[in-house]
Amino acid sequence: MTEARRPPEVDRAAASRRAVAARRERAALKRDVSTRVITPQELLRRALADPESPAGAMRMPEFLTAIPAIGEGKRDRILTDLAISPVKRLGGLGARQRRDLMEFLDRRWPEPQPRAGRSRLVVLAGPTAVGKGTVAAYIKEHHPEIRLSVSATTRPPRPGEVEGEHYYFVDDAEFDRLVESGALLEHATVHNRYRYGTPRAPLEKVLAEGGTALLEIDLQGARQVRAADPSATLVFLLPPSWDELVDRLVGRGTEDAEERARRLRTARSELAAQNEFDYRVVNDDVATAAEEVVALAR
Ligand SMILES: Nc1nc2c(ncn2[C@@H]2O[C@H](COP(=O)(O)OP(=O)(O)O)[C@@H](O)[C@H]2O)c(=O)[nH]1
Ligand SMILES: Nc1ncnc2c1ncn2[C@@H]1O[C@H](COP(=O)(O)OP(=O)(O)O)[C@@H](O)[C@H]1O
Repeated sequence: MTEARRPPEVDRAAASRRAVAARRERAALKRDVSTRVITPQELLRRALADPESPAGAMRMPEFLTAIPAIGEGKRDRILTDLAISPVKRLGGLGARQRRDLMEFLDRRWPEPQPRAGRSRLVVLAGPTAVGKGTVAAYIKEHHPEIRLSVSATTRPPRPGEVEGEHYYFVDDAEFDRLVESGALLEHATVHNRYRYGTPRAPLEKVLAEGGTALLEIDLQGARQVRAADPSATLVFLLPPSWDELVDRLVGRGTEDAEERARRLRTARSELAAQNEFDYRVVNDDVATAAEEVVALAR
């Protein structure tokens, strides 16, 4: 059947399927903003770049209430202050409205700015299952000159893990001794279970020789490194979207449903800490993300 002769109910069914898909895409985008996987400014930039995209089709009230800390009352005040009608779509904003909205967002939720003069001590952190281990493994394989720190942990080795290569596997008493003797630059209990820590001596050696050291550690550890060495380079790895983060966690298949739910709650609070970092890198494609981290490490 040709396009012209298709009965109207077929067109209507197709249109309704498209409307459902568009609503779903807008809901996913709102989730990305509310979980801080993307900044409101990023969503606005996407809408302005392509007014026909799901971001461009989003109405102002939907957009504003997706931003953490904006409820319905604040939303209406903001619309009045910016003199933007609630029926406006992001893609249809006029030049003045775009500028005023962007300035408002920058004032209220400044995006993190790279900090100059960073050292060669590089920390890679980010929410669970974003791909920290995968990106770190890629860097280790393709850029062996960047030395990946080997942590001590009380977690038992998994099949195939090699002592001294993946971790130093120690018991609780030995971990206590490492902490008490000051042998660890930082240490933390991760996911409420096992303890992990970064041995200080190998790091100091790499840095003293002018090398670059990469630490793949959790957020608590990243904060301790920042406190110990304010010039450390802190890189936050972001997923391309919240839904993709959930898919990666499920796809990895290493946690049961209850543990996954717990980790996703932690992930939300970790994403809220991304402004403490010097740089943010989106892990869409592993090689691209890894090369970005390497470029920052240099
Ligand atoms: N603070 C801190 N966290 C670490 C250290 N080593 C690894 N981690 C974190 O511990 C978590 C668990 O790592 P791992 O046991 O390899 O399990 P998986 O990431 O769930 O496969 C990850 O989030 C790592 O970033 C460390 O030395 N210090
Ligand atoms: N860029 C990517 N694209 C698709 N899948 C990825 C990507 N990076 C990592 N993954 C997958 O996501 C899952 C979580 O990655 P992992 O490195 O274990 O995360 P983390 O160390 O941050 O907990 C793994 O199954 C991994 O293969």
